[in-house]
Amino acid sequence: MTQAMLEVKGIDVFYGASQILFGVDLTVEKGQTMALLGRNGAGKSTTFKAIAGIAPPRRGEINLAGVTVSGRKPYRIARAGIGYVPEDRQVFPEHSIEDNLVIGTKKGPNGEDYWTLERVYEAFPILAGMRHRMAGRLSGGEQQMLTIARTLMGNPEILLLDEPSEGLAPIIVQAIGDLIRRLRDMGATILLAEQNMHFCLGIATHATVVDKGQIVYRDTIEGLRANDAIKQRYLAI
Ligand SMILES: Nc1ncnc2c1ncn2[C@@H]1O[C@H](COP(=O)(O)OP(=O)(O)OP(=O)(O)O)[C@@H](O)[C@H]1O
Repeated sequence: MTQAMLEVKGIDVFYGASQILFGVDLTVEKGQTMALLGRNGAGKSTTFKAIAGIAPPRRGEINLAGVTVSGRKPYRIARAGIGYVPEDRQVFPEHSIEDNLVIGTKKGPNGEDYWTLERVYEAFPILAGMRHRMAGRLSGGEQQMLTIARTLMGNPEILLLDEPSEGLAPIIVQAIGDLIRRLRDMGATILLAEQNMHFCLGIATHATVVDKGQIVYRDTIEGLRANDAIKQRYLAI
Protein backbone atom coordinates (compact mmCIF):
# COMPACT_ATOMS: atom_id res chain seq x y z
CA MET A 1 0.00 0.00 0.00
CA THR A 2 1.29 3.45 -0.81
CA GLN A 3 1.76 5.77 2.09
CA ALA A 4 -0.41 8.89 2.03
CA MET A 5 1.44 12.17 1.72
CA LEU A 6 -1.08 13.90 3.98
CA GLU A 7 -3.41 12.18 6.38
CA VAL A 8 -5.87 14.14 8.49
CA LYS A 9 -7.45 11.75 10.96
CA GLY A 10 -10.61 12.60 12.88
CA ILE A 11 -9.78 16.19 13.77
CA ASP A 12 -12.01 18.37 15.93
CA VAL A 13 -11.22 22.08 15.84
CA PHE A 14 -12.69 24.79 18.08
CA TYR A 15 -12.55 28.57 18.02
CA GLY A 16 -13.04 29.34 21.69
CA ALA A 17 -16.15 27.44 22.73
CA SER A 18 -17.49 26.92 19.19
CA GLN A 19 -16.70 23.66 17.51
CA ILE A 20 -15.98 24.25 13.81
CA LEU A 21 -14.67 20.86 12.58
CA PHE A 22 -16.18 17.54 13.60
CA GLY A 23 -13.99 14.46 13.07
CA VAL A 24 -12.62 15.58 9.72
CA ASP A 25 -10.78 12.85 7.78
CA LEU A 26 -8.89 13.80 4.64
CA THR A 27 -6.22 11.92 2.73
CA VAL A 28 -4.02 13.19 -0.09
CA GLU A 29 -1.78 10.70 -1.87
CA LYS A 30 1.51 11.72 -3.46
CA GLY A 31 0.92 13.31 -6.86
CA GLN A 32 -2.79 13.97 -6.31
CA THR A 33 -4.41 17.36 -6.69
CA MET A 34 -7.19 17.17 -4.12
CA ALA A 35 -9.95 19.77 -4.20
CA LEU A 36 -11.50 20.57 -0.82
CA LEU A 37 -14.88 21.97 -1.77
CA GLY A 38 -17.69 23.46 0.24
CA ARG A 39 -19.82 26.51 0.67
CA ASN A 40 -18.82 29.72 2.30
CA GLY A 41 -18.23 28.96 5.99
CA ALA A 42 -18.20 25.17 5.53
CA GLY A 43 -14.78 24.81 7.20
CA LYS A 44 -12.24 24.76 4.35
CA SER A 45 -9.97 27.49 5.72
CA THR A 46 -10.20 26.07 9.21
CA THR A 47 -9.09 22.67 7.90
CA PHE A 48 -6.07 24.35 6.29
CA LYS A 49 -5.29 26.30 9.45
CA ALA A 50 -5.46 23.08 11.45
CA ILE A 51 -3.03 21.37 9.06
CA ALA A 52 -0.67 24.37 9.16
CA GLY A 53 -0.76 24.43 12.98
CA ILE A 54 -2.46 27.83 13.27
CA ALA A 55 -5.72 26.34 14.60
CA PRO A 56 -4.42 23.18 16.32
CA PRO A 57 -6.95 20.36 16.55
CA ARG A 58 -8.25 19.45 19.99
CA ARG A 59 -8.68 15.81 18.95
CA GLY A 60 -7.35 13.68 16.11
CA GLU A 61 -4.01 13.82 14.33
CA ILE A 62 -2.33 14.98 11.17
CA ASN A 63 0.46 13.02 9.50
CA LEU A 64 2.82 14.04 6.74
CA ALA A 65 4.38 11.07 4.94
CA GLY A 66 3.64 8.92 7.99
CA VAL A 67 5.07 11.35 10.55
CA THR A 68 2.73 13.07 13.02
CA VAL A 69 3.01 16.84 12.68
CA SER A 70 -0.07 17.94 14.65
CA GLY A 71 0.96 19.45 17.97
CA ARG A 72 3.99 21.17 16.45
CA LYS A 73 4.35 24.93 16.04
CA PRO A 74 3.46 26.35 12.59
CA TYR A 75 7.09 27.05 11.64
CA ARG A 76 8.03 23.45 12.41
CA ILE A 77 5.10 22.17 10.35
CA ALA A 78 6.26 24.36 7.45
CA ARG A 79 9.78 23.02 7.87
CA ALA A 80 8.46 19.45 7.82
CA GLY A 81 7.25 20.11 4.26
CA ILE A 82 3.77 21.63 4.36
CA GLY A 83 3.69 24.70 2.11
CA TYR A 84 0.63 26.72 3.15
CA VAL A 85 -0.59 29.58 0.96
CA PRO A 86 -3.29 31.40 2.96
CA GLU A 87 -6.27 33.21 1.50
CA ASP A 88 -4.86 36.68 2.13
CA ARG A 89 -1.88 36.96 -0.17
CA GLN A 90 1.11 37.64 1.99
CA VAL A 91 3.94 39.37 0.22
CA PHE A 92 6.60 41.69 1.57
CA PRO A 93 5.33 44.85 -0.16
CA GLU A 94 8.48 46.95 0.22
CA HIS A 95 10.66 44.27 -1.34
CA SER A 96 11.13 43.22 -4.96
CA ILE A 97 9.66 40.07 -6.43
CA GLU A 98 13.11 38.54 -6.43
CA ASP A 99 13.73 39.39 -2.77
CA ASN A 100 10.37 37.87 -1.87
CA LEU A 101 11.40 34.67 -3.62
CA VAL A 102 14.86 34.59 -2.09
CA ILE A 103 13.33 35.02 1.39
CA GLY A 104 11.36 31.81 0.77
CA THR A 105 14.38 29.74 -0.32
CA LYS A 106 14.87 26.57 1.64
CA LYS A 107 15.68 22.95 0.99
CA GLY A 108 12.87 20.46 1.46
CA PRO A 109 12.72 18.21 4.53
CA ASN A 110 14.76 15.52 2.73
CA GLY A 111 17.22 17.95 1.20
CA GLU A 112 15.22 18.47 -2.02
CA ASP A 113 16.18 21.62 -3.88
CA TYR A 114 14.25 21.27 -7.12
CA TRP A 115 12.71 24.73 -6.86
CA THR A 116 15.36 27.33 -7.53
CA LEU A 117 14.92 30.93 -8.71
CA GLU A 118 15.59 29.73 -12.25
CA ARG A 119 12.92 27.02 -12.18
CA VAL A 120 10.38 29.26 -10.49
CA TYR A 121 10.92 31.91 -13.17
CA GLU A 122 10.46 29.22 -15.82
CA ALA A 123 7.14 28.19 -14.26
CA PHE A 124 6.08 31.82 -13.65
CA PRO A 125 7.36 33.78 -16.67
CA ILE A 126 5.17 36.72 -15.69
CA LEU A 127 7.21 37.13 -12.49
CA ALA A 128 10.51 36.74 -14.33
CA GLY A 129 9.61 39.70 -16.54
CA MET A 130 9.28 42.05 -13.58
CA ARG A 131 11.61 40.55 -11.02
CA HIS A 132 12.80 43.95 -9.74
CA ARG A 133 9.32 45.40 -9.22
CA MET A 134 8.16 46.03 -5.64
CA ALA A 135 5.73 43.33 -4.57
CA GLY A 136 3.37 45.96 -3.12
CA ARG A 137 2.84 47.36 -6.61
CA LEU A 138 1.61 44.10 -8.12
CA SER A 139 -2.03 43.34 -8.88
CA GLY A 140 -3.95 40.88 -6.68
CA GLY A 141 -3.43 38.08 -9.20
CA GLU A 142 0.29 38.76 -9.47
CA GLN A 143 0.58 38.79 -5.69
CA GLN A 144 -1.25 35.47 -5.59
CA MET A 145 1.27 34.02 -8.06
CA LEU A 146 4.17 35.45 -6.07
CA THR A 147 2.86 33.89 -2.86
CA ILE A 148 2.57 30.50 -4.55
CA ALA A 149 6.02 30.90 -6.11
CA ARG A 150 7.59 31.90 -2.78
CA THR A 151 6.05 28.87 -1.09
CA LEU A 152 7.46 26.60 -3.80
CA MET A 153 10.93 28.06 -3.12
CA GLY A 154 10.70 26.22 0.22
CA ASN A 155 10.50 22.89 -1.65
CA PRO A 156 7.42 21.62 0.20
CA GLU A 157 6.18 18.04 0.05
CA ILE A 158 2.62 19.29 -0.32
CA LEU A 159 1.22 22.64 -1.37
CA LEU A 160 -1.94 23.92 0.39
CA LEU A 161 -3.71 26.58 -1.68
CA ASP A 162 -6.60 28.31 0.09
CA GLU A 163 -9.05 29.77 -2.47
CA PRO A 164 -6.42 30.96 -4.93
CA SER A 165 -9.07 32.21 -7.38
CA GLU A 166 -10.96 34.35 -4.87
CA GLY A 167 -11.56 37.95 -5.83
CA LEU A 168 -9.59 37.78 -9.06
CA ALA A 169 -10.68 38.77 -12.57
CA PRO A 170 -11.67 35.82 -14.82
CA ILE A 171 -8.58 36.11 -17.01
CA ILE A 172 -6.32 35.98 -13.94
CA VAL A 173 -8.29 33.06 -12.52
CA GLN A 174 -7.56 31.26 -15.77
CA ALA A 175 -3.83 32.02 -15.49
CA ILE A 176 -3.77 30.72 -11.90
CA GLY A 177 -5.65 27.61 -13.08
CA ASP A 178 -3.09 27.02 -15.85
CA LEU A 179 -0.31 27.36 -13.34
CA ILE A 180 -1.82 24.85 -10.89
CA ARG A 181 -2.37 22.42 -13.79
CA ARG A 182 1.30 22.75 -14.74
CA LEU A 183 2.35 22.00 -11.16
CA ARG A 184 -0.03 19.03 -11.12
CA ASP A 185 1.44 17.70 -14.36
CA MET A 186 4.92 18.01 -12.89
CA GLY A 187 3.82 15.59 -10.17
CA ALA A 188 3.33 18.08 -7.32
CA THR A 189 1.02 17.08 -4.46
CA ILE A 190 -1.61 19.75 -3.95
CA LEU A 191 -4.56 20.39 -1.65
CA LEU A 192 -6.75 23.12 -3.10
CA ALA A 193 -9.63 24.71 -1.15
CA GLU A 194 -12.29 26.29 -3.34
CA GLN A 195 -15.85 27.50 -3.34
CA ASN A 196 -15.67 27.64 -7.11
CA MET A 197 -16.33 24.07 -8.21
CA HIS A 198 -15.97 24.87 -11.90
CA PHE A 199 -12.44 26.10 -11.30
CA CYS A 200 -11.57 22.77 -9.67
CA LEU A 201 -13.22 20.48 -12.21
CA GLY A 202 -10.55 21.26 -14.78
CA ILE A 203 -7.66 21.12 -12.34
CA ALA A 204 -8.10 18.59 -9.55
CA THR A 205 -7.73 14.82 -9.78
CA HIS A 206 -9.83 14.14 -6.66
CA ALA A 207 -12.44 15.90 -4.57
CA THR A 208 -13.53 16.01 -0.94
CA VAL A 209 -16.60 17.98 0.10
CA VAL A 210 -16.98 19.57 3.54
CA ASP A 211 -20.27 20.86 4.91
CA LYS A 212 -20.90 22.32 8.35
CA GLY A 213 -17.51 21.12 9.51
CA GLN A 214 -17.97 17.50 8.42
CA ILE A 215 -16.77 15.57 5.40
CA VAL A 216 -19.81 14.54 3.37
CA TYR A 217 -18.30 13.18 0.13
CA ARG A 218 -15.03 12.00 -1.40
CA ASP A 219 -14.34 10.67 -4.90
CA THR A 220 -12.33 11.23 -8.04
CA ILE A 221 -13.05 14.47 -9.87
CA GLU A 222 -14.84 12.45 -12.59
CA GLY A 223 -17.06 10.96 -9.91
CA LEU A 224 -17.98 14.41 -8.65
CA ARG A 225 -18.56 15.73 -12.15
CA ALA A 226 -21.12 12.98 -12.74
CA ASN A 227 -22.84 13.38 -9.35
CA ASP A 228 -25.53 16.02 -9.77
CA ALA A 229 -27.11 15.25 -6.40
CA ILE A 230 -23.94 16.10 -4.48
CA LYS A 231 -23.27 19.18 -6.58
CA GLN A 232 -26.77 20.49 -5.99
CA ARG A 233 -26.90 19.64 -2.33
CA TYR A 234 -23.54 20.89 -1.16
CA LEU A 235 -22.08 23.05 -3.87
CA ALA A 236 -25.16 25.08 -4.77
CA ILE A 237 -24.99 24.99 -8.53
N1 LIG B 1 -11.55 33.18 14.17
C1 LIG B 1 -12.78 32.66 14.22
N2 LIG B 1 -13.51 32.67 15.36
C2 LIG B 1 -14.75 32.12 15.42
N3 LIG B 1 -15.36 31.53 14.37
C3 LIG B 1 -14.69 31.49 13.21
C4 LIG B 1 -13.37 32.04 13.05
N4 LIG B 1 -12.97 31.84 11.77
C5 LIG B 1 -13.97 31.19 11.16
N5 LIG B 1 -15.01 30.97 12.00
C6 LIG B 1 -16.26 30.26 11.70
O1 LIG B 1 -15.90 28.94 11.35
C7 LIG B 1 -16.73 28.44 10.32
C8 LIG B 1 -15.88 27.89 9.20
O2 LIG B 1 -15.13 28.94 8.62
P1 LIG B 1 -14.04 28.71 7.49
O3 LIG B 1 -13.35 30.01 7.26
O4 LIG B 1 -13.21 27.54 7.83
O5 LIG B 1 -14.94 28.35 6.25
P2 LIG B 1 -14.57 28.25 4.72
O6 LIG B 1 -15.20 27.01 4.23
O7 LIG B 1 -13.11 28.40 4.52
O8 LIG B 1 -15.33 29.48 4.12
P3 LIG B 1 -14.77 30.76 3.37
O9 LIG B 1 -14.93 30.44 1.97
O10 LIG B 1 -15.70 31.82 3.86
O11 LIG B 1 -13.35 31.00 3.79
C9 LIG B 1 -17.64 29.60 9.92
O12 LIG B 1 -18.88 29.41 10.55
C10 LIG B 1 -16.93 30.80 10.47
O13 LIG B 1 -17.87 31.80 10.79
